[in-house]
Amino acid sequence: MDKNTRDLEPEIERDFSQKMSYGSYLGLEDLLAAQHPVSKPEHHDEMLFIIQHQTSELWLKLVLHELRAVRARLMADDLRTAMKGIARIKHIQRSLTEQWSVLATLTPSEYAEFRGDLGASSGFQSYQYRAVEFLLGNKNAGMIEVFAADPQAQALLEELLGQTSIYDEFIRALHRMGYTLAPDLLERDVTQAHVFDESLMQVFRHVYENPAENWDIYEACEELVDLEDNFQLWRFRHLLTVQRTIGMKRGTGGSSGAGFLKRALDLTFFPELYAVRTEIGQR
Ligand code: HEM
Ligand SMILES: N[C@@H](CC(=O)c1ccccc1NC=O)C(=O)O
Repeated sequence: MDKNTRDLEPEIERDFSQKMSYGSYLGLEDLLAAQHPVSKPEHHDEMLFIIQHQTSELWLKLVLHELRAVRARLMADDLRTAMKGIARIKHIQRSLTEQWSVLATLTPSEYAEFRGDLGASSGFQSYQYRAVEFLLGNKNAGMIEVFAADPQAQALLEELLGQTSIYDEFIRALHRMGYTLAPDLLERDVTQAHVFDESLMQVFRHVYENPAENWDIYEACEELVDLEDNFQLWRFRHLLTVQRTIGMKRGTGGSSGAGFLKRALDLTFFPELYAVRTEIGQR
């Protein structure tokens, strides 16, 4: 190799006038033209702010795609392939949580220079984030109100509100496998958030006290705990980023800010899987 320069092999494709290229396959023309800073004069750090959110939304799109597949596989009693989907989601979550460190390079002084330009817009209006919460079982019809001006987002959330979550489907699969569960749980109103159920906790107690005989369920339970754990880590890193960037200021979306986000840490998707830890080995 001369001059630290790599020769292009003659067979390398060069003419894409009639062929699909990298950029056309990936829709890069649209993707890379979708950053529209609103600050005037344009603030250098607004690009970071926009791209951090856009990449998060892209990953959330994939999480939703995978969660829908996980739900379908649970409905078909295919626990093993459902867990494959959850394994992928866990990696995406780690990547999303890691990504907070990039935004943490935005100082409070820098953010204050363009925060006013964001108006009333806020992550609170992320319909994909809300869709993920719904698919995991934390339903809240009130959250849909902010999408009144976005019929497509509203329709998606209304649809998910009326459908079972992945946790509902896991519970129904357990029932089909012969585990005893309260009828109230199996026929619950799926438009409401899942709340703690004693019969489910007793099933998990049996599983956790006899892992060898219930191995697939035991493994699936631990995968779900990982998923919730990762979700809470994302929420916590968001809270920490908010505290270091805007302190105790109110949010642009109208909430009290850090206090409101702190209360999200008390929400739980799979309460029985945490409660069972207190019970194991206790008589
Ligand atoms: C400097 C960076 C950020 C600040 C200061 C911030 C601040 C806030 C605040 C104060 C809220 C509460 C709602 C409100 O009144 O506005 C909120 C909600 C939210 N933000 Fe952010 N945020 C930041 C970055 C992000 C990023 C990068 C995402 C990724 C998509 C995000 C997603 C969300 C979501 C999903 C909510 C709703 C949370 C819930 O309902 O519990 N935020 N944010
Ligand atoms: N709620 C933030 C603003 C904010 O972070 C934001 C603004 C527009 C689009 C997404 C955002 N991200 C998370 O809330 C604030 O109060 O500063």
